[in-house]
Amino acid sequence: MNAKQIRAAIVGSTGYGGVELIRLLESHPYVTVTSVISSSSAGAPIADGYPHLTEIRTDLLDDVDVGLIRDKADVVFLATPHGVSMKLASQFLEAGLKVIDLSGDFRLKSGDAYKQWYKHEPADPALVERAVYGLSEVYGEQVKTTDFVSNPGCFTTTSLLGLYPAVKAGWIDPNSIIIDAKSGVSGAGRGLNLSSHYSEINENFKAYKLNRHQHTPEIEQVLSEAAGRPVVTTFTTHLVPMTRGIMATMYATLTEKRSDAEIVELYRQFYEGRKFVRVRPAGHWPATKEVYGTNYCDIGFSVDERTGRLTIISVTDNLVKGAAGQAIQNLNLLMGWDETLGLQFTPVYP
Ligand SMILES: NC(=O)C1=CN([C@@H]2O[C@H](COP(=O)(O)OP(=O)(O)OC[C@H]3O[C@@H](n4cnc5c(N)ncnc54)[C@H](OP(=O)(O)O)[C@@H]3O)[C@@H](O)[C@H]2O)C=CC1
Ligand SMILES: CC(=O)N[C@@H](CCC(=O)OP(=O)(O)O)C(=O)O
Repeated sequence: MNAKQIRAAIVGSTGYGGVELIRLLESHPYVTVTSVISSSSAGAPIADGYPHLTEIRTDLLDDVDVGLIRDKADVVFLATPHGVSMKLASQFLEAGLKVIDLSGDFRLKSGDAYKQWYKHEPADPALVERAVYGLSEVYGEQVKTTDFVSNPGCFTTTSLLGLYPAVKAGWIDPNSIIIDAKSGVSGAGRGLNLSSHYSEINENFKAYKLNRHQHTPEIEQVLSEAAGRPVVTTFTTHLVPMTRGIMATMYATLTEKRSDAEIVELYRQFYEGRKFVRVRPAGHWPATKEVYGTNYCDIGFSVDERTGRLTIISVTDNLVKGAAGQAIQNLNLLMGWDETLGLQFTPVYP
């Protein structure tokens, strides 16, 4: 066993985020998944619910038993719904494990904002304060120093990576930003509900949660930090009849006249050395299939000289850079490893 080898447990391993963690960690050189956990199917083989894992994972699902998991793992991923993660994180931290939470429970620093947008009592403020917000390309240095990461939302990651450099540089008016985002249906998780039912989504395209999406305050929190003043945005989400992928099409007013080439250069400099953000050349706009199954976020631009507005197109795979992939990238950072370990895939195409 390599000295760097660590053991990982996944709570919520029967969900889409959890099963994506399993897929990605299978090829991580330093991580072994030693416990896959379920609150509803403990004792059953995980391959019963996910036959694609036949002969890849023959182990049985463990119960959510902190004492057991403490003995089996060094790090725990919480791929659990909001409201659940806040109850589990403190127990695992107290047991001495590193915790990476994929839910929204620790992302918002304001408890009032959490209550307003999630319609749920917020987590313990001391724990919220302790959690480092894991937008890897922006807060990677803080992630390196923590044992508790709050992984960003999928729409949030896609939108912020596309907006952050221009807001930070003061090249766009942050209060003029409009984000028009579209997600594949796996973004809603594996649970059954009417809006992700095949007949409701196939050959259909619909907007949802207008002006009340829970990622709005998360986006505004980071953009306010980048701008150095309070920022509000218009953020609209849509469901697209595809399985994976998010595209955020974003519009903002330029504070000064800029060319496509200048914008590309600003972003290339900001993301220099960060392999998972691919800044496209002027006139080239990314599509979701070009990042499918990978941890890439691809970004393209168009300056409209007529209106003085900048259009930014940002795409990710919601289950990878939007969830499990970024969670592993954050594990790599907090362990002091190369952030790309276990995540170097070529997109599945076509
Ligand atoms: N899907 C996506 O693209 C993204 C999801 N996220 C976030 O990641 C988290 C997981 O999402 P996703 O995998 O899509 O959701 P799923 O609904 O697919 O899976 C969630 C899993 O949580 C487990 N769970 C539910 N209640 C409990 C409980 N009380 N204790 C322990 N486990 C519980 C369930 O497994 P079991 O019944 O077996 O315990 C379930 O399989 C959520 O917080 C989500 O918001 C974040 C970014 C993107
Ligand atoms: C398609 C779809 O339904 N997507 C989810 C986002 C999933 C996610 O990242 O949500 P959390 O902030 O709860 O982690 C939504 O719009 O609510």
